Amino acid sequence: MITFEDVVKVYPGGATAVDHLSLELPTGKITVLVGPSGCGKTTSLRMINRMVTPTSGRILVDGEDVSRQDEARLRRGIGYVIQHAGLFPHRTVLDNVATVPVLLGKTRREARELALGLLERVGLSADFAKRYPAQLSGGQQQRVGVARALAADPPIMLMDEPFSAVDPVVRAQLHAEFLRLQQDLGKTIAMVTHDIDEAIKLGDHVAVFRTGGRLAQFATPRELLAAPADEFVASFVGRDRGLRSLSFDSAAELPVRPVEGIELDDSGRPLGRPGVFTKDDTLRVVADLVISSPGGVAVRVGPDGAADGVVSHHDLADYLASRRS
Ligand SMILES: Nc1ncnc2c1ncn2[C@@H]1O[C@H](COP(=O)(O)OP(=O)(O)OP(=O)(O)O)[C@@H](O)[C@H]1O
Repeated sequence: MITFEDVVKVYPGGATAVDHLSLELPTGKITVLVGPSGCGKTTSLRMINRMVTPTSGRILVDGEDVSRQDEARLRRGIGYVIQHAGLFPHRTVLDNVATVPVLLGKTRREARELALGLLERVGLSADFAKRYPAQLSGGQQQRVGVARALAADPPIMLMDEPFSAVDPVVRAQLHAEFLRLQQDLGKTIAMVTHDIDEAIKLGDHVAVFRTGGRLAQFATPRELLAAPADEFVASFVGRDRGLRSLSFDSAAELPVRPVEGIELDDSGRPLGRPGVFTKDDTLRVVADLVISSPGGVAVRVGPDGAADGVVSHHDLADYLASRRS
């Protein structure tokens, strides 16, 4: 766990960058720090690994004050990933990842084997290992940056806008891969972004900052959408939060009607292309289907693809209303 205890940072000659921040980032979870430009997100992140020193207050990692720890030892346990990956331009991809393990005492051979394995985990085949960073796309460079940060197997990862330098399609891919990786690794992650959608998608918890370095709300994405603490958070979170909050609700309990009026093939699969969903989908998927399908209905299918129920937009509205009461 990473704990901020009443932390203040005032830069020399500057305004207050972080104002009395108290926050707990749970072990093994992703906590996203989000807010408008200049609200102190990066400063907060960098105080964790002592790249920035607080003016007052304390930061603890697993109960130990970071300011009392040996700086080199502290940083070995904390991976750091930044926007544009920050790779060494004159080293190959493989050596970018293998450098830290060598510094930690592994032989070159061990380090290279480890690096190859990590590159594979972030979705880069061995073909990329011999290239130089400039010969990679932005998204590939970000992957190398993540592999490099993981090379020392640190329990904590600090990530500063790690996915912002790539286009939306690549970003969505990186998000999915990142969440899959984190499911396996269970690192304690602090991530900075200015993108609330990214925060809601990736965060187990989200800390919303307001200008002046003050914490506006610390909550799960679901709570943030359902109950923003004030006007600032509500407007920062955005307008369609009711619809977006449905993406945290499973469609498993949604009642369905018997299948009628839908053309099926011999195996009971819907013919044509009606909107179909499964019990594993979210209510947001169902809402989108009933809104966009011409007949205003969505068809639920089982694991074999056979239709086992239909839902109209009235059914969905009734279900949402019944949950509220
Ligand atoms: N080294 C520094 N010296 C003086 N002021 C600084 C320094 N670094 C940051 N600041 C100021 O501290 C405040 C917080 O900056 P910080 O980079 O932490 O914000 P941020 O939320 O990460 O912003 P962004 O999203 O734009 O990166 C800003 O007003 C910034 O100008």
